[in-house]
Amino acid sequence: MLQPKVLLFFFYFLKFAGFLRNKITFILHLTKYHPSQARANLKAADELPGRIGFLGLGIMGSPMAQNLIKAGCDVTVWNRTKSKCDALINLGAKYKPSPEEVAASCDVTFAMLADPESAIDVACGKHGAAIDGSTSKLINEHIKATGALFLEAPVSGSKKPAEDGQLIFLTAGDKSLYDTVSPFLDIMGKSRFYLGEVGNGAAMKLVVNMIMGSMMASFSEGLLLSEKVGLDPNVLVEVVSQGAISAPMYSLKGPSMVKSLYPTAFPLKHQQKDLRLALELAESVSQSTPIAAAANELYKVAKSHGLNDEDFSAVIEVLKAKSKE
Ligand SMILES: NC(=O)C1=CN([C@@H]2O[C@H](COP(=O)(O)OP(=O)(O)OC[C@H]3O[C@@H](n4cnc5c(N)ncnc54)[C@H](OP(=O)(O)O)[C@@H]3O)[C@@H](O)[C@H]2O)C=CC1
Ligand SMILES: O=CC(=O)O
Repeated sequence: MLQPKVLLFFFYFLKFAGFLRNKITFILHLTKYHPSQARANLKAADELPGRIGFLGLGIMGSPMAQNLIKAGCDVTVWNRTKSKCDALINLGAKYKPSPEEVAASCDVTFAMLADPESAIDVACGKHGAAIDGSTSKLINEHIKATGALFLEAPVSGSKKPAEDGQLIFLTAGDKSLYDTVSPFLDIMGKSRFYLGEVGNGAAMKLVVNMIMGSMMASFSEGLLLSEKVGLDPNVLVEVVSQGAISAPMYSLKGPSMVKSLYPTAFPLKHQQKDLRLALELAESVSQSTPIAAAANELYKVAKSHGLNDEDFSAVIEVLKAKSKE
């Protein structure tokens, strides 16, 4: 077994850990995404960005890794389904056949994986990058004990923000690692929050996505009701977009939803996973969340209707089916 220079683990969004070589320092903190500017700045600083590992090249991971490559970083990738590495390899990424080998050959490794189970598989499996722990806090302790560093960093923002380098990072854990890797976060995102102890990043993400899941369910009800009473749902989308309840999500997804189209940006199965985890979080502190619980039921039914891999806006289909019952 290779001795990893970097141990890492990723809870259910994105986390990373790094054992950074002393000689590598990151001088520049890029505040806005601009690949060519980022590249120029890195060169101007006369600093190699170090070896970056990236595990998990799904809807989010692939464009995030791509932005790092475009910014001039030396990126090594791995994905369970190897074919998803091809586009990145063509852009200049290196490939290693296991998470363990990526972590062993890189200074900092990022992962963007589906859920807690996949993160555990990747981190703790036979060729995983880390070897212990099933929760973020346990893993943090484990990684610290090895001498490596750990930061959790779930992201807010979907496929398009990932492509545009406009994600919002919700980080928690090792502050020195946060400071060190901030330039990478600034390549992939537009803002970042440091939230203190490990667990707080995940908690923030779950609260945000709990709100989002309920918003989408409520919006779906509104679209269908408007149509049923003879209004044009496209006009509803326009009215909503101009008022106090406007949200980019409604303007972006509303027109497609009216046409019963759900091009996947945020898979419905992941929205339901986040609601489930948010409800568990709420229960752990005896917080009542009846709206989120009702929304969760709708997403569960949507999954049973085979809508797992559709965009989460496809939850409207469940309400359509109910109104035909
Ligand atoms: N899409 C979005 O809008 C956003 C998603 N997120 C979160 O980010 C994470 C990733 O999302 P997204 O990219 O959309 O998801 P995808 O479903 O597109 O990608 C999931 C990734 O996890 C990998 N994976 C799944 N199961 C395993 C396993 N058992 N072992 C190893 N690898 C596995 C997949 O590999 P393979 O290719 O082999 O299937 C793939 O690389 C999720 O937790 C999601 O909730 C956060 C913000 C926005
Ligand atoms: O997790 C999804 C998002 O849009 O953020």
